[in-house]
Amino acid sequence: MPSFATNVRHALDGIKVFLATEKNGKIQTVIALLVVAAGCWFHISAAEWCLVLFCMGLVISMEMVNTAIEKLCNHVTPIQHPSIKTIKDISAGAVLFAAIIAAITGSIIFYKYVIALFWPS
Ligand SMILES: Nc1ncnc2c1ncn2[C@@H]1O[C@H](COP(=O)(O)OP(=O)(O)OP(=O)(O)O)[C@@H](O)[C@H]1O
Repeated sequence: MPSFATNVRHALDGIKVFLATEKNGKIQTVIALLVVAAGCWFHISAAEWCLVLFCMGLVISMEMVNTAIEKLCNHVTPIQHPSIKTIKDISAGAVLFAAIIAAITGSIIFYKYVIALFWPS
């Protein structure tokens, strides 16, 4: 049975491959870093950090699972098939759903900081 350290190494390999090879992974990582920079700049509260970090983790994790499902589908069959279409579409839909929730959450959190920056009372 592989040790815990071995399992962690394999998981880190997965993260490395995802970040090195997936365009969407790179884009989402850049967005996540910009959001972290904005959070530091605006000194958002601890509760707001929790929500921001949760949403970032949710979107990137969903993208990683979506990538894994796409690769599995492509490995199983290169042929066009309605079932593969349904699987890939639902998987992509999960990423979109998480991204919309993250965008709404981010807007609610950062709205008041941006307003205060441009129109200080
Ligand atoms: N083998 C297939 N059979 C039927 N439909 C497919 C198949 N492969 C892809 N599709 C359709 O094409 C869409 C795009 O699939 P694709 O594998 O290119 O993923 P993608 O969304 O372009 O992601 P990425 O750009 O990360 O590869 C799927 O959501 C699905 O609707």
